[in-house]
Amino acid sequence: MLKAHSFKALPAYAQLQTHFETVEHLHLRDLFAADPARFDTFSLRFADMLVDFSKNRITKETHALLVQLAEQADLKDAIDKLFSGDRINATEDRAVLHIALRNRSNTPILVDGQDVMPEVNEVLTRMKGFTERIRSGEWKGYTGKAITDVVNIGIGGSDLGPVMVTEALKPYASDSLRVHFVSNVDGVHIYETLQQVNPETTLFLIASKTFTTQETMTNAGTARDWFLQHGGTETDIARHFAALSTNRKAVEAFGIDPENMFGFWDWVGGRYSLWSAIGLSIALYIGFDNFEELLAGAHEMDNHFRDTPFAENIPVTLALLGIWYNNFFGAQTQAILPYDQYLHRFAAYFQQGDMESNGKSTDRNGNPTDYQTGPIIWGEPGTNGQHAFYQLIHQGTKLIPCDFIAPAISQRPIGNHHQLLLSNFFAQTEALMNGKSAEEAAEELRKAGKSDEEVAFLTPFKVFSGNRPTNSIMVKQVTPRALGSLIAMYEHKIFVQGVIWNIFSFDQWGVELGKQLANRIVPELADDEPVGSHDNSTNGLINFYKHMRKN
Ligand SMILES: O=P(O)(O)OC[C@H]1O[C@H](O)[C@H](O)[C@@H](O)[C@@H]1O
Repeated sequence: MLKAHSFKALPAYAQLQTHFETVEHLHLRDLFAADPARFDTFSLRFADMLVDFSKNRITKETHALLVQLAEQADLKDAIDKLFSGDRINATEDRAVLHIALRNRSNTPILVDGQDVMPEVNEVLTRMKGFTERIRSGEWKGYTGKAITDVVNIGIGGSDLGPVMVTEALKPYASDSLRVHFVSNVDGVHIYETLQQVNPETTLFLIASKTFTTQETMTNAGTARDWFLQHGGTETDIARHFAALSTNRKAVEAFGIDPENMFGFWDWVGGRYSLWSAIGLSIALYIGFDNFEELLAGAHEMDNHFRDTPFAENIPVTLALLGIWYNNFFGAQTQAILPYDQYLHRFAAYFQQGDMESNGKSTDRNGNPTDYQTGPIIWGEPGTNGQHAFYQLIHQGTKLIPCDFIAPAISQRPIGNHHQLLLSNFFAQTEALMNGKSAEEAAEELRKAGKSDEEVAFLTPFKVFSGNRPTNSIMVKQVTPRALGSLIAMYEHKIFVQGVIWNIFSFDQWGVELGKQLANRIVPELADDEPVGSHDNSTNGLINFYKHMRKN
């Protein structure tokens, strides 16, 4: 169990509040001018990764106070508990052990006195064998042909991770195996996917921790019906359906051969499950060796996180900076901006990772928080984002801390594309930091031949206040190993913030109410009778729908 505390009663919180008043008006431009070694002071290295956090509105004192905040929140104890299988997910009475799934050192990790590693290794071994049989073509479909398409049916944590990672690591994929992902209960999603595949050569992975999720079970049923209508028989299902789940009974009830079930455990949170059997689509797509590299990269980051003093600890540093903007500057959001097209689902992945973990307003004592917790996470890959929403980041009224992420080496070196891409990556954080003063703007206009009148009119619109904070995170290349480290880095950042905010990061009660109400509405939609059991608006909407579909 994590110790509870009162976030705002931590002594460093009050000190940071006072300190904030001295920092709030400092401009990054001046901070850089005053300290030629600012980059060295505020950047961290890990393997082939560089995290430059010097373009943040902090001084050495800010950093020191933030580290104290972490210490006073007993972060050390929380990290020990995370890594030792303590039941830190108290409201679900579960341990939180995604770190065990990638524990390549294979040191024992105990839950209730029982080492979980043998089970973890056993599932990995089965995944490896299965992956190799599918990829080599040894595994045959019901007409004797090799598998060419894998359709992962899952949603939330049983979809977003595999989608993001298979997209990110496309250059490592086998040419002979395609992956598809069906998540939405909107029939359009499964329809469009089934259009692209052949039942003789398709493997469906039904990915659901609980094996009860409405969307996934509905899509899985539709896939099975389609398979049976297109030549497959009940006995052929064993060659074409596998389950990734913790719920053996429900898997069997669905009719999937237990031989084709890859299990995991209640101590794997859905949004932390890509390292488990839920990652089978990843392993099939990029090969098991590459999947192991992904695990190894995450394990390296786990070790860094567990063993590095807070001041040099990358996830801790990112978490503290986030708290600085969230709780002192009043920033509402955090942008994640990868300058790598293959990482185009990275921000979407961490929307669940972060917002489902820390979007909470009840603290660990059961009291409402009187401070802000998890930020809104959003982002698109550069340079597309630049042509969409960067206007607001540069000149809008909102403070938006941004993480810029880029590889030094492109997976697809073509002409000078990567240099152009990276020139934007470097220029954006420089522009956000420096801005452009009225004098500079006016000078530029004059040089462009504008009249005095035009200069006077246009200058205010051409001013950039700057002082907009960014982190720049560079890796050598987005290899499976580097990606594993990057994902684990953000996972631990989220954990640290949850610990300090005194909330429970590993439950998700907030997704239940909508599900409950939808289940109540489903039978009401079966006939055309008007409903009157809801509030006026909901009745009106349902009745409009019934009217429209009938006429
Ligand atoms: O894997 P499943 O049990 O099907 O759950 C899928 C998703 O369901 C809910 O939306 C939960 O809030 C998510 O955390 C979970 O990832």
